[in-house]
Parts: sequence; structure tokens; C-alpha cells
Amino acid sequence: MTRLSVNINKIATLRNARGGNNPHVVQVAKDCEHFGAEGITVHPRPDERHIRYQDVVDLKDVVTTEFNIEGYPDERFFELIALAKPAQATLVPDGPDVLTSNAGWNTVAHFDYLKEITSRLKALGTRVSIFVDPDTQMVEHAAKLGADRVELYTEPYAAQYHQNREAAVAPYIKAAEAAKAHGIGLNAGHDLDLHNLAYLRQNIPWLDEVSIGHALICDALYYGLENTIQMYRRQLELI
Ligand SMILES: CC(=O)[C@@H](O)[C@H](O)COP(=O)(O)O
Ligand SMILES: NCC(=O)COP(=O)(O)O
Repeated sequence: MTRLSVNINKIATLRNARGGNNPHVVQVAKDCEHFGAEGITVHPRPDERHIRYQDVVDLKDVVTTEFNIEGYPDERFFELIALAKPAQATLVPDGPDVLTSNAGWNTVAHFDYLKEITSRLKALGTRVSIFVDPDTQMVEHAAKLGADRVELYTEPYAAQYHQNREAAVAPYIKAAEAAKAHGIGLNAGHDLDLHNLAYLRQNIPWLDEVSIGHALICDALYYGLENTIQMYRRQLELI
């Protein structure tokens, strides 16, 4: 079974556009769960352009499915994890000025650093997932440094999907096999949508979780949030 974690960053983007509390981020998280989301993902960024640190605090006692907090492991991130105690922390290497995530960690070059960070986070009681490119070496070293899971960065898959989906998915299958061989769990995310999701899942049926935000919230403008979440879940069940 592959779980669907709904990333609600874009709900906060909309809320922040007017400075009030519409849409209500906490209520939307609750509704996503009610509509079938099996997890809620947030990625607070240092400039708080969408999810604010206070949102994470407000969400921590509300999310009843799997709460997944993504981010660069600076001291503020650690404070947040210690306070919110999410089921999962996903380490992403983004600098503070990126538009959106654009690469995975180099787990070879940053092996000792990530090992220490991972062990500190695990001591707080959270599962640790490391965001990586679909590269078997990166997956192997994530496993060796103690990560519980990797999240495969799927933007390159999504970008190539419509030209040549077999070629697009090939490195992801190899990386996923490496995760299985090294005994760690497997997540995936970034630019997954209603077109490319089922094919990824069909080729990697042992995928534990996908986190999806941008496309899902865009689709919800047309189909409504409840329908959209159900549509994404069906894509994960098409085997
Ligand atoms: C790690 C990852 O792929 C997601 O967190 C994605 O980057 C969403 O972040 P934004 O909503 O800030 O684009
Ligand atoms: N980890 C990926 C995520 O949470 C959502 O990415 P996207 O669907 O907004 O590209």
C-alpha cells in the first residue's frame, strides 16, 4: 500500500495572500484527512512564505494521520521537530533562497553531517527520511548513515514522463531496488500529478508514501478537494 500525504503548503500560500485566515490551514488539514489523505506534509521555509512555524505548532495536535515535516536541518527545524514530534522528518538540502526544492542530498559528500543530524532527530522519536536524487549510491549511503527512509526527488521523472515514460522511470526503479536491498523505506515526491502517479506506483509497488501538493491543490480548483484526494488515491490503487 502506498500512502498519500497531502502537502498543504499551497493552502498557506493562498491564506498569506490576504493576511487573514482564509483558507484556514488547520481546518484544511483536518478536511484533507477526512477526505482520505493518509498523511499531512508541510515544508516550512525560513522566509515563511507559505507554511509558518506557528502553523506547524497549530497542526501538531490536530493531525491524526502521519505528520511529515520537511526542511533543511537548521536549529529552527530541530526546535520545531522537538516541539511537534511528527511521525516523520524529511531532510531536504534547499538553501533559503530557492523557489522550490531542486535537488536531493549528496549523501556521500555529506555522510558524517547527515549521520549526526539523523541520529539527533531519531533521538527525538521521529522517523527520518532523506530527500535524494534517483541514484543508487545516494540511496545506499542514506541507508548506511542510519536513515529510515529515502524520498526520491521526482521532478526529473515528471519532466520526462510525457516524452518517454519508460526512460523516465528507469532510474527510479533502480534507486527503489537499492532501497529495498538496503532495508530502508521508500517515499517519493515533487511534481507528481494525476498523469504520472499511477505509472510510478505500478513500476515501484513497494513505494511506501508519496507527498503531493502543488498539482493536487491546482486540481482541487477544478474537481474540489474531496474528489481530488479520492482521484489521487485511486491512482495509487490501480495495480
Ligand atoms: C521536498 C519537496 O519536493 C517539496 O517539499 C516541495 O519542494 C514543496 O515545496 P514548495 O511548496 O515550497 O515548493
Ligand atoms: N515532498 C514533496 C512534496 O511534499 C510536494 O511536492 P509538490 O507536489 O508540491 O511538487
